[in-house]
Amino acid sequence: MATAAASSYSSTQTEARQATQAYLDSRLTNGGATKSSQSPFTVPEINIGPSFSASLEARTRIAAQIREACTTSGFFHITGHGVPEETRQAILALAKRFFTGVPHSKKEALHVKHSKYFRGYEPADYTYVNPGDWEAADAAPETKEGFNWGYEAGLDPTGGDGQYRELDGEDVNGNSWPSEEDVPGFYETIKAYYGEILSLARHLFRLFALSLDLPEDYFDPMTTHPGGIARLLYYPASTNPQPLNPEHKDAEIGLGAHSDYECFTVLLCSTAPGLEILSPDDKWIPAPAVEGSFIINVADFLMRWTNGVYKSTVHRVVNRTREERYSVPFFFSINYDQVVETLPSCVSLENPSKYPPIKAGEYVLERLRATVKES
Ligand SMILES: O=C(O)CCC(=O)C(=O)O
Ligand SMILES: [Fe+2]
Repeated sequence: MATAAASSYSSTQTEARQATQAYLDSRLTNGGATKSSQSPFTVPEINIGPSFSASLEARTRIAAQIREACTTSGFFHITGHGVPEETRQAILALAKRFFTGVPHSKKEALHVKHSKYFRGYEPADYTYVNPGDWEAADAAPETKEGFNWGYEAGLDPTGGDGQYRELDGEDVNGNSWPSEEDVPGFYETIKAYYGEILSLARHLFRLFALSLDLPEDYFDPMTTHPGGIARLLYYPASTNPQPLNPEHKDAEIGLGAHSDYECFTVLLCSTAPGLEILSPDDKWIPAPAVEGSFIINVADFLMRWTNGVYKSTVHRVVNRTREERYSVPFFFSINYDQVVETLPSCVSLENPSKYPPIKAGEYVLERLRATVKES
């Protein structure tokens, strides 16, 4: 396979940490890596409904829209995705029930500090997605709370291929769940939602393959037991809502400025706005609301894999409302044991590969480790 290069693989963990922090810093200090882009900043809405048809021509047309979004803002909305509204509402309602209804002691028992894969409950002010933030004297604590879980075969509508390994290659199930007694219906609600989103992500990835001038099934063998961390997130209502600040620092920050780590993210949000995206000319742009949509954004691993052709764009969350905000991001990765080198359609004599081969799980694990102060 063109992307497998196990023999030439070398550990690039330090490189991953340094390169991503440098990228983030460059975007946040007015020397933005994508600053020269002339494209107007938009978060387009793409109706992917026709991509479920048998017409390759229809799928190729949607793929072209995806390419346009991925090479400019790195963000787009999808509608026509086929995920039932009741499944979407059920997971948001579960998030509300978990964060506001479950006693603190029960949540603490599931604390991510007990998990080497960062699974479980994350209280406010525990992780910082922008590692630079906790070193800054004027750092604002992150107000979000989270509950994190990852892929397991029982959540995969295909049943998986039995080959799933954790981020570090271990043959274990890294997830931990609240008991049925403490949060009735928790696992079933997660399973229904996760199954829908995993299938949607695999479908989208076929469109991504077309969008990159690759055969439509190019990624399929790499997503048979894929990494797929997901989170329930809770952003408390603001007690002192402030309008969007054109400067980068805000007194109250839900989730600090960051780019995501994996291939792409499928994001579901409750009604309160809050997601803000850094435009190429260094302005925070509130993500537009599109009813019934998911927001899709390119993440760093795919940016790297595409040699920088697809943009992983910096974003953050600030709840500027008196309404609680909930969201459910799903971070789609390929099989964690897969080593990749730059996609063949993204290298040329003029644009040679900028990146050495890398193993998916190790890259993601290193990025996760970098978010905890104590590490
Ligand atoms: O909550 C949101 O809207 C975005 C969450 C996010 O960016 C993340 O978890 O990486
Ligand atoms: Fe994110």
